[in-house]
Amino acid sequence: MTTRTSAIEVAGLRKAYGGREVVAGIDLSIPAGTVYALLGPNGAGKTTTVRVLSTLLHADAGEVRVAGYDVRREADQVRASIGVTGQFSAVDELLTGRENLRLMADLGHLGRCGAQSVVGRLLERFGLVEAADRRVATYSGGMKRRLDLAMTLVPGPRLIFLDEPTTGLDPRSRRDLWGTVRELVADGVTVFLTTQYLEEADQLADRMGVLDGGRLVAEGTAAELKRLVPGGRVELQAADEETVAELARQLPQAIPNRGALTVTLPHDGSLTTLRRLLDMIDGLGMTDGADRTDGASCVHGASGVYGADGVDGVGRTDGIKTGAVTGLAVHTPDLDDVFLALTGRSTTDERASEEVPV
Ligand SMILES: Nc1ncnc2c1ncn2[C@@H]1O[C@H](COP(=O)(O)OP(=O)(O)OP(=O)(O)O)[C@@H](O)[C@H]1O
Repeated sequence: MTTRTSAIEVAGLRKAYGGREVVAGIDLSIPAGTVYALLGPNGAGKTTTVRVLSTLLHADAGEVRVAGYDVRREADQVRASIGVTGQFSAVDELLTGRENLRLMADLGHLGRCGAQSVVGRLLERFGLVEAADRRVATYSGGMKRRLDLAMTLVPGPRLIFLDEPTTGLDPRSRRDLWGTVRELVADGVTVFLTTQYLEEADQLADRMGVLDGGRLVAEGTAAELKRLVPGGRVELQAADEETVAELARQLPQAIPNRGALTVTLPHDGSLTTLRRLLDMIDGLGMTDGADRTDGASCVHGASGVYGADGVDGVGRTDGIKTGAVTGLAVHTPDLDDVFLALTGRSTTDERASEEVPV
């Protein structure tokens, strides 16, 4: 087992403006090579945190180490190790894409050959080869954002800060950028991302923190955060009313719906509980030795169905016959539910959904 080095270590970070604390004691520990998303409503303190971590702003208190260096005492080393893409693009619209990249390479003293090869590689990677010699003023929003990110990558940073990287982009451009971020991560780059888009965090982040009023009110993987809020459930689809009645009798806490031929059970989102439920259903059929479709795949989301072939072969004890349970859907709270529960606010973004493999 390899030990992962830490890319970002923050302890007790505080920052106030005019006596009002906007970052009120944050602790973070982010392993290298991972994606961390800082979520939060407007004014939560996300940008302030990024500015401190990227040496652009001094904290009032706290210890912050980035790429192994102290942001205050070793700011130059931190700057040499990171890339920052802010909410507002750093590209020069009067220059071409190639010229913008070349400028970054010159600032980084890459030398003529080095610059040429880096610029060429980045233009290719970001799908900007054809547009390379056009003025950036003619680029679409998505192209500008890709160029901005490409410019950040010219010096080859191992850690990048993306402050709301897809704000204002259309869904397709957003997905394209997510693809690019995933490629960077596959190359071992650490990504610290702030976003108001829950789906973005869900798609990209290994772990995320929810910031509200300058405090981290929750931290974990998307699945862990979703487990924090109640509302998860499993819905069994039955073949007929008798099965509904029998399932409701056999399974604790089951709520039958005879009209829809379903039985709903509370579910905490964990695989262990789901497995226990499946075993219970399986157990109902043990007396006549009916076979169960083992390894049935679980596909779910807001309305996904578990076991497209049916959780077949659920046999019978008292009235449950083979094949009487025809499907199983797992509903977990989405990140929007989590966000609402934790911050008292919803987001305007599309709702996120998660697939839980069994
Ligand atoms: N230079 C400043 N002077 C005074 N107040 C500031 C300054 N910069 C930020 N603030 C305030 O600090 C709070 C946190 O701002 P910050 O930009 O960090 O939030 P955010 O979570 O990034 O929000 P957004 O999503 O809107 O960018 C806000 O209330 C903001 O008005």
